[in-house]
Amino acid sequence: MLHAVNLTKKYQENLALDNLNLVIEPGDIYCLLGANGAGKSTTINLFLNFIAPTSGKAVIDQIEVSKDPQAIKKLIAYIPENLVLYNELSGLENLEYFVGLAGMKYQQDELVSFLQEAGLQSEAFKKRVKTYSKGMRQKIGVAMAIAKRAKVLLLDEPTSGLDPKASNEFSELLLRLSQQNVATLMATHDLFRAKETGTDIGIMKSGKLVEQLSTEEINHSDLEKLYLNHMNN
Ligand SMILES: Nc1ncnc2c1ncn2[C@@H]1O[C@H](COP(=O)(O)OP(=O)(O)OP(=O)(O)O)[C@@H](O)[C@H]1O
Repeated sequence: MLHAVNLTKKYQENLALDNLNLVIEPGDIYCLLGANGAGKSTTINLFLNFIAPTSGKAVIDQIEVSKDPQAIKKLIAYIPENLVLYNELSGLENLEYFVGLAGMKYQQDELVSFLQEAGLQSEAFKKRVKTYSKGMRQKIGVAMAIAKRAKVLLLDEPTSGLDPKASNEFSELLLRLSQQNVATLMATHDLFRAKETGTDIGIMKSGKLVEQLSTEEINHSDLEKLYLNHMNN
């Protein structure tokens, strides 16, 4: 579903992403780990077509991202670290607005069912988003992905700053979407969640993917050792 083919991004002399090759299948939850500046956001931003590759290509559902960004937009949902929502509108109104922007129209009861599916408590649906916790805001992002029937979820540190319960709830939502065959690519610093929730892990260093493994192959402690080993060498 997601392919990076010799994907490279250079800023002047800085190789932010160096010849990345990656395959993410429907249902996979691929977690990108790596220190600050390793190239995780660059990878996500290339799949989002926020930036153009210097060479190579990002491909989603067999469409090269930079060649047909409009088609790609329909396939993907993006949840950044801090989702931009209208604070004066309710969660339900935000969902209606953004889903409308994406060219879809739903009845109120359908929008409500998306919020329910995303795990937002019903008392919050009509409250202004400015009263929401970060975890609740992220659930609006998940509801948008559900409403869009996105095939691909791109996440850039979506759980940073979430408390463990909210983070756990978010992981459960990702697992549910994975069961519906959504392919997820997530940049994260959370080794624990990556191991718990991810199907695959990629460790990045200085723009290079230096390690790829299935989460089934490794336990928490060995993953931490492997990660630190890469960071220290
Ligand atoms: N717009 C830009 N202009 C110049 N250099 C950039 C730009 N965006 C990113 N970089 C550089 O590209 C490299 C990779 O950055 P990137 O943001 O992808 O790292 P990251 O792994 O997401 O880090 P973090 O964990 O801090 O989010 C870094 O050296 C960064 O300074």
